[in-house]
Amino acid sequence: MTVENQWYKDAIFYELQVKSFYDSNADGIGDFRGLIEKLDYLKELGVDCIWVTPFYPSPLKDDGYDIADYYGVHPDYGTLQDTKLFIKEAHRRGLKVMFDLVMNHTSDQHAWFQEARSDPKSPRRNYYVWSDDDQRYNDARIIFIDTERSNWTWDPAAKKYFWHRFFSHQPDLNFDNPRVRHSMFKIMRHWLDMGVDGFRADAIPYLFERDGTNCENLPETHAYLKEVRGLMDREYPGRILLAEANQWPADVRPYFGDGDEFHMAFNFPVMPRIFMALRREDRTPIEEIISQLPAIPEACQWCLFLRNHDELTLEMVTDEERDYMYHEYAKDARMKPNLGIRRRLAPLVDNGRRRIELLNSLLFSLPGSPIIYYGDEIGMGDNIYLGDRNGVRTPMQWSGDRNGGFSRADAARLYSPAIVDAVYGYQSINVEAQLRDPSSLLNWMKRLIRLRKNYPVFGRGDIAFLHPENRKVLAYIRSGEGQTVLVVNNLSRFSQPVELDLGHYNGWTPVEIFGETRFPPIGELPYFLSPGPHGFYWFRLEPPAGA
Ligand SMILES: OC[C@H]1O[C@H](O[C@H]2O[C@H](CO)[C@@H](O)[C@H](O)[C@H]2O)[C@H](O)[C@@H](O)[C@@H]1O
Ligand SMILES: [Ca+2]
Repeated sequence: MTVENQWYKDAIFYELQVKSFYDSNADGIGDFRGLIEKLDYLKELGVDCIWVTPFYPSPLKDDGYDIADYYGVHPDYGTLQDTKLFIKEAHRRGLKVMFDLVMNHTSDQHAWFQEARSDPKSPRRNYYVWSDDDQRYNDARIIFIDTERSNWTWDPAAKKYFWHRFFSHQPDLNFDNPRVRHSMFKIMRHWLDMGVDGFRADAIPYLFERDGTNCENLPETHAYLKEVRGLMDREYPGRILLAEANQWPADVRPYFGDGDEFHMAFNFPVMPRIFMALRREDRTPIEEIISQLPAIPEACQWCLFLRNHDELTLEMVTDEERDYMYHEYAKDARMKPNLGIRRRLAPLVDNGRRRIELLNSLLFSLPGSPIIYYGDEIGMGDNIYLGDRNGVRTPMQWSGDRNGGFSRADAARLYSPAIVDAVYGYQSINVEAQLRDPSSLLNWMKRLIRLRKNYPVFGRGDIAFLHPENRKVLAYIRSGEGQTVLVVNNLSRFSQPVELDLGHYNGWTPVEIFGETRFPPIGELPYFLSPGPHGFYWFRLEPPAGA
């Protein structure tokens, strides 16, 4: 991919669900027409690419990740025409769009599965993975441990067991079948022809199964994903693939291949360690995990996130680390689905404004492209009393009006109750109010986004950690693209003294980026700073004149 086409390296991503964003026709459910009405908001926020979670026809037993028809649009959300118009309107504003590509499984309501189970002679039978017993592949872990006891479920119509890595209503597709592999290519072309700029590829480690393995990250899976990438490069250059591979660093790395597999991959290992470091007030978890990340090909990029539509997953941590995270961040048992914590960003840090800003400083300055989960830019809350992961999928809070300005429907008709509690309710937390308040989180986020855009080094540069004695301070130099930026994060709730060894930059001047404030030049002695509680600095380092 040419350098001009590497737009994803500088982009700021924004994840949203159509149903949660804005309801244009007062039926209580967000829709594509509503999303179009809010594109100016996203443009103004400053994001570059919108990732839209599944909106396809579905029984919605896994919020659309259980697809019943890959080619359509769930009628609640609009029509294909609306979706096309959404892409067109996003593009008109210079915004890119990514859709979810759920390759691993379908809904059991998909016509393929219905045919497969009822007719052994149907060509669809071999679209799924069947067995006479439930003993094959028993080294494969169960992912949804709260609801599933086995990765096999008995189907009384087929009189066989079928294989599923997720819910038992989500049968896995059989990627050993060439027809399945080609069906996926056809589905991709359908949306790419409509103009979508890329796919967030769901649950990709699980495409193939092999005896005697854990059925994750298999060579066959990588070989197929390279074919997927080949199609993109040949037929749709400039469009991208983002991998959702919730794996340890050594197992995520192969999803970049030699630059011939995914353009991007979510950085699952870094995410929980950011929260761990914050709570421990110790930089070690972040430094350790980033140092363990293998180098990735030049054209590839990490996608950094703090929160998303799922639980804050704790699959990629040790048992001890998970216990710590539960103890610190999930005091109530209702916050703990499967191996994770179902909470939004603001409640995770007790609505602490400084901590939210610090987390965003890390999100926007560590290597990779950041993604914001809808509503986190205004500090929305969650509802731990809703089932599954629905507590972090409540209606976007636009104003203090009825239903938070999300819908004109009666409150009882909304797809989900809006947040109404005293701290996070839409009466206090909403876009309209925050736009009017110059010191709001939303306005601060906009400034952060704008600043980041002036510094391509954040998306493209190298990182070198400084190792000050005070471990409560995480400091690093980002360099590249002709820029050098020093980032200093105080993970502690108290002011901290820190001495930085900046000998290499003797004579350079740090300029604090938010205020364009010139600090004293760096000399031979360690550079002394005292960031306030959860405070951080981003300094542009300017070489001496004539250097
Ligand atoms: O389609 C099934 C699921 O696929 C994604 O799941 C990912 O999230 C899980 C946690 O909720 C995680 O444990 C797993 O490793 C991931 O593949 C999707 O994001 C989910 O919403 C969906 O249920
Ligand atoms: Ca609607």
